[in-house]
Amino acid sequence: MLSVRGLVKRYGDRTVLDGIGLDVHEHEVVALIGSSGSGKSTLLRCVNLLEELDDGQVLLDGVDVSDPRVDADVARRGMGIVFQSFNLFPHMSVLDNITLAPRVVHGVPRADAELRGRELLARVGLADRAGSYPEQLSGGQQQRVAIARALAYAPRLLLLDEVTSALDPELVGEVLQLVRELAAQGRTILMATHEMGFARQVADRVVFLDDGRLVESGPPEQVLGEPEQPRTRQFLKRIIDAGRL
Ligand SMILES: Nc1ncnc2c1ncn2[C@@H]1O[C@H](COP(=O)(O)OP(=O)(O)OP(=O)(O)O)[C@@H](O)[C@H]1O
Repeated sequence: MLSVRGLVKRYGDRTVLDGIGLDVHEHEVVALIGSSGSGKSTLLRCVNLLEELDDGQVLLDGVDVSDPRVDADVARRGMGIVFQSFNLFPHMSVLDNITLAPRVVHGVPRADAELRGRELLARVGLADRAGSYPEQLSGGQQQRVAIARALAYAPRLLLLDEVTSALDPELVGEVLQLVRELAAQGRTILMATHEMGFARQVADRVVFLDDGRLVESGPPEQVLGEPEQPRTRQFLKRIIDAGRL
């Protein structure tokens, strides 16, 4: 479904992604792991066409959506993205947060957008919070709203960027449980995560990035259990030493 080919991204003279090639198949859950600064978020932002590529391509269902002639807004409708810091509009109700883009950007009538918005809120376990404002919700609830918002266009691909990093530890579980449910429903997910245990449980494939390069990719039991590459082993040693595997 998603095919990233030879992706290069630079900031100034710093190469942040250096020739990334990655395929994500329909119904697959792929976890991106790697040290802070290895390029995980940048890769998700490039896939979502939030960044200009310096080289390479992003293909969605065989269509080169990174081609400048393709309307990025249309291409983006096939993908939902959730950021680590929720990015909800503080002055809008939960329901308005979810329905804003469908209504304003895509002209969906308010009644239809709200019907769909309420369905999505029910799906993330927040049916009774449609009229609440973000500040009235816990971080975990806000992140579940952000996930509902990302599902608004029934995206074929869900991009999750460290969706639990900004949460208090006791709120991490509820968001991971929601991601687990989405994975069990057969959604196609590409997610950056620091939660190794979660990656091991939920991902079909784990991809290790180091300094902008894709070093190793394979089933979680291989990459996290018997890594082939020395750099993956070093990374995992640090994780194990920190007690986070
Ligand atoms: N807008 C930007 N301008 C300049 N440099 C950037 C920008 N965004 C990211 N970078 C740099 O690109 C590199 C990769 O960053 P990125 O956020 O993709 O890493 P990451 O693996 O997601 O890290 P983390 O796990 O801490 O979120 C870092 O060195 C970062 O400082």
